[in-house]
Amino acid sequence: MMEPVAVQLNGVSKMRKRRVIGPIDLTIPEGYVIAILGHNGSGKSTLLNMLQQIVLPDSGQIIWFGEEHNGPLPIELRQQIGFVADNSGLEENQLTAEEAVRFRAYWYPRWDMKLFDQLMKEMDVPRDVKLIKMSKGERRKYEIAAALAARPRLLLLDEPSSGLDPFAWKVMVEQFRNFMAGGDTTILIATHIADEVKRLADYIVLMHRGQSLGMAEKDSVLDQWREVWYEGDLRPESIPGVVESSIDENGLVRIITTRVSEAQERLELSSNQVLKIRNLELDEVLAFWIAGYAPIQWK
Ligand SMILES: Nc1ncnc2c1ncn2[C@@H]1O[C@H](COP(=O)(O)OP(=O)(O)OP(=O)(O)O)[C@@H](O)[C@H]1O
Repeated sequence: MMEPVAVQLNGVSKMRKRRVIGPIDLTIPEGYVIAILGHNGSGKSTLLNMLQQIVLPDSGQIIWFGEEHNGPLPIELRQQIGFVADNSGLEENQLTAEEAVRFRAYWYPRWDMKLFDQLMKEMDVPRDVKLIKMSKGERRKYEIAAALAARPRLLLLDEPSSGLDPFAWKVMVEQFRNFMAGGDTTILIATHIADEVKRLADYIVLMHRGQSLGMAEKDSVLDQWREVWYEGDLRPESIPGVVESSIDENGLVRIITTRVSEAQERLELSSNQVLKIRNLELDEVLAFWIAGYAPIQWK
């Protein structure tokens, strides 16, 4: 079945001094949360910036909701794209939250003041302090509340958890979930902390050294990988889906497999005893993905 597409990238690339970003081919489905994961400098911010044409690609094609644009985006489209940058902009620094959102309410046709009020209250952000005087975390909460209140069709968040304490981030994740339940927004979250988006993301895009290693469904990614310990004489190489193995001094064998049910079957058939099975953490899976063991990809 064809799902509606929010953004499509075809061979998009950008030359940077130290590395080339791309060419990136990606199809972002509409109405989901997509985590863009990757180490520092892997190209996440550049990708988000190209999605708003703040950074113009050197080559390739980007299509937003079926429209192609080369160069700055038209106002009607910019009004549908929300962005929270890694560093807050300067324009609103001297304003209080109260004052700043009056401008935003004017600029965004779908502005939802009720939602803004509710988010600010729930996250306990002061409204009468100049934005420049806010703590890093308060400022970040304001930026995210204001981005959500614009009710964008596409929301781009660059390291949204930075500056937030773990509790605040947990509250924020709940807010994102509530928000997603009520609409058709597509959210792209760029982060290097896999754990933080684990509960939030529907899909994962992995960036590495400027390249996109593809996009996969989070649940299926986590589902494929298991660490298994067994006792017996079966050689790890003969077990389905094994990507890593070791044997300790007592003869206990540890394998990591992407095909756990077949592996288990094989072990049982040859009377080897499985002692323990563990799911891999997301960042462990990402390390294997980077090493070339790509999961089954979306599309
Ligand atoms: N404005 C710029 N001019 C020149 N090079 C840049 C610019 N912005 C980024 N780069 C380079 O492009 C590469 C990708 O950077 P980018 O900021 O997109 O990565 P990132 O994944 O967002 O990293 P981080 O997690 O550190 O924010 C890096 O090598 C960086 O040095």
